[in-house]
Amino acid sequence: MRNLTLQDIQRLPKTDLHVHLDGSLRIQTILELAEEQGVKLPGDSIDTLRPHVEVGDECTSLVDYLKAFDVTLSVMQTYDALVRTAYELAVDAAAENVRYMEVRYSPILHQAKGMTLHHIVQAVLEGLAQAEKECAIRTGVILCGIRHISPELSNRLADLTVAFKNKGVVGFDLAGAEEDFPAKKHREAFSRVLANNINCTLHAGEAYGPESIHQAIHLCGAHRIGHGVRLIENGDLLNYVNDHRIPLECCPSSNVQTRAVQTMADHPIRLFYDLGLRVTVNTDNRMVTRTTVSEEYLHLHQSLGFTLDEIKELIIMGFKSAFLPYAVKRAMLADVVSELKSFTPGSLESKKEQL
Ligand SMILES: O=c1[nH]cnc2c1ncn2[C@@H]1O[C@H](CO)[C@@H](O)[C@H]1O
Ligand SMILES: [Zn+2]
Repeated sequence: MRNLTLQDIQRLPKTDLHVHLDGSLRIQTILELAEEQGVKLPGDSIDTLRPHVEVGDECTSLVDYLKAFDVTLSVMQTYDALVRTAYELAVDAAAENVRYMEVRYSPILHQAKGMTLHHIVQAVLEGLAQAEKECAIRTGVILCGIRHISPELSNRLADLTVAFKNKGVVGFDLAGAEEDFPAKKHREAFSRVLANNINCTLHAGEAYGPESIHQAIHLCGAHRIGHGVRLIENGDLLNYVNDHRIPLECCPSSNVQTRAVQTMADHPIRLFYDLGLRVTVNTDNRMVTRTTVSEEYLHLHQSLGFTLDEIKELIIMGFKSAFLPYAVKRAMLADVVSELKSFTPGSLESKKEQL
């Protein structure tokens, strides 16, 4: 079979279950928001700002990667900025046929100008709802506790997640610097969320070893794992994750940048897939990593030999792993499966010519 092109992959229906709002802005929007708000940026044009908000190849670690968020967060402290950035993220994702997206962020990081946590959640829901009206995309929100801030703030974010249950917030996460900040310190937050029958996922096994994944699953009750690349170091835990069908939210390019893996060709997603694990393909941060869901699939095709049929299977695993009510998910999955069955690669133009 001939090689897939980016355009082929863009035409496929897809999910993005792991995408941070504050890492997925348009650079031009950051410039405009800074101008409106009188915020000083480290660059005043797309070219001069780019090195401060895209990590590129020089990134050395997760902690280094996270520096870009200081810039993005400086312009994300108003209601309107959150509406706009959430709206634009969903519009951009819909443009590459992402049909279902779960957007994550930590409301606690948007309080510098005094917005209340409730307003911060409402603003993002408003922006996403606007995009849903205009585009063929459905969205949900995941709120993040931050490992390197405090467990007490995670508890407040857990309570906020509970307050917005069935109102657009579909899950709770733990993000931030992983090494030296164990998930077990945030157990209380997860027990509050779980006690309210809400889904949770944790970043784990990205910048720390399998113990981190073990804590996420067994102490915090993770229903999915963000990244999980270092699961490869513990076969016993890997079998458990496989047996319990715990989805991994893989973000291949981000993992190369944070040095969780050396190169794309070394990414364990190939092994995980071959062993039957439920793996999903995600962007992590569309701007900071400078990627799209389609480009992530293209990397898997080109560097790890994923065929079209395998990509279709990854796509189905993405929809299966959504934090959606089962009946809704089943209906969405039925539509996607029939669309995938009739999909053939090749541009629409060349198909018209063949007729
Ligand atoms: O790959 C990642 N690993 C861990 N934390 C991350 C990653 N990407 C972003 N954030 C963190 O999550 C916060 C809320 O969206 C961001 O502000 C950033 O600190
Ligand atoms: Zn992430």
